[in-house]
Amino acid sequence: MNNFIKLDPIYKVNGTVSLPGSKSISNRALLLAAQSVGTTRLINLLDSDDVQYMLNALYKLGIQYKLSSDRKICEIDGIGGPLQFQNKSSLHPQLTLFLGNAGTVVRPLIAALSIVTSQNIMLTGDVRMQERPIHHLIHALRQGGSQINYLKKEYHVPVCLNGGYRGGTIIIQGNISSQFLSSILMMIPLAPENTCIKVDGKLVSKPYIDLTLSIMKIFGITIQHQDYKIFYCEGNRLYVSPKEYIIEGDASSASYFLAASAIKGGTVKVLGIDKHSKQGDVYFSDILNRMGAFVSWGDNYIECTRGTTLNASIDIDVNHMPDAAMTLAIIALFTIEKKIPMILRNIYNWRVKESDRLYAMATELRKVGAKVIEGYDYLYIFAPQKIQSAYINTYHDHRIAMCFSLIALSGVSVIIDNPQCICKTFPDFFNQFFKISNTQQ
Ligand SMILES: O=C(O)C1=C[C@@H](OP(=O)(O)O)[C@@H](O)[C@H](O)C1
Ligand SMILES: C=C(OP(=O)(O)O)C(=O)O
Repeated sequence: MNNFIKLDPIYKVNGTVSLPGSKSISNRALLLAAQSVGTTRLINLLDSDDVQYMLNALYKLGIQYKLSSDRKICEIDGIGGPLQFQNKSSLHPQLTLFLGNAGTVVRPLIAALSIVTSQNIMLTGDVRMQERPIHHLIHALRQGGSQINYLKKEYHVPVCLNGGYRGGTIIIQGNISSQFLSSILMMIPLAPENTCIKVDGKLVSKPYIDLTLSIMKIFGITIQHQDYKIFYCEGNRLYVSPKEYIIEGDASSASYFLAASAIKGGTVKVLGIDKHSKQGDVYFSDILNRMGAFVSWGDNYIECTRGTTLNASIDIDVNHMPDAAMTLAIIALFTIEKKIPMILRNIYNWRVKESDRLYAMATELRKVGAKVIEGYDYLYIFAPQKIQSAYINTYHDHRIAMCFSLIALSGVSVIIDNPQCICKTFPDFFNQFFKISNTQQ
């Protein structure tokens, strides 16, 4: 059976999209609510694979929650302390947590389950997750006393967790994934002793650290830091439920719709994020503005309309928005300036996400006619005179499927392989995309 979706040429876009809840916020909020004192009602929870992995894991760890029939409201009873699993035998892992390819579940749960001893939990993921890095996280946790063993391949999941984290001064590398630091930050208030984290080297994807700190604050814990280099937190504290918490729309998911209007004309409004959003990817719309699109903000929405021209030949460091930056790579194809490339810099960590995104994006962009130079941590993208129809391989990567759907705005059709991969973060993506698309000439 064929497993692809064909998108016909789209001649106009127009309309309003209600964004699904943010993946990054949903998984952080679930984890903190589960460990809080009190019950939390989470509103606008994302219903997608990555969040389901967190929910399944919490269930297996004995956390009680109720989901509404549309799965967007979750009432979760906190246990008022660190997650734990009561083990009967220390000989074999008693609990196995399979967490797919969800970075925002695997990394935070490794840290969260590193406090309480004698647990013997095996934590693992799918084939790709078994290739994605975790060693900086494990190395830092071990400095604080965690007992963690690699079960298959050094530096990767599966791992066996036996608790043991106490606190102290720990050093963590920041240059591969901010999720390592976020995971430790969320865990340390519940550790028995105080922790001082020193970040070694450059810290990537910084806005996600701000996101972590702001959600921790909503659950009652404030952490001080010195310019993201040193973080200090007292141990033996408690998260306190805010009772109710409304999860913002997903700013990375918004990028596909805002880009569609910047490319094609018509006006698209995304509901669920605005200027006050906590997610770094909201600044994607500032870049659209810089390229010539008209962007306006209001209470709980961003709206975008194409300007007279779209000049996407920009040279930009996008380390602070690794996910939305993939959408920029597609916008590059639609620039009026064909001789000057779009240059996306400082994106080495694209290589260690759902796919090797530097390789995958370069390969698929070439299929539609672009000339692409793939560097170690950058891409040069020269727009083709005319975009070509192509069969796009998606490498099990939801963002490749979603951003290459925008090719249909060029007046040619596009075929997207394995379209179900969007379920990682946005199962309703194609329906929402068709809703704003007009295929009548
Ligand atoms: O903390 C988070 O919620 C995320 C951080 C980013 O990863 P890196 O920090 O690995 O770049 C981002 O790409 C991912 O989708 C979500
Ligand atoms: C990098 C991503 O996911 P993960 O949370 O698995 O790292 C992503 O959603 O683009």
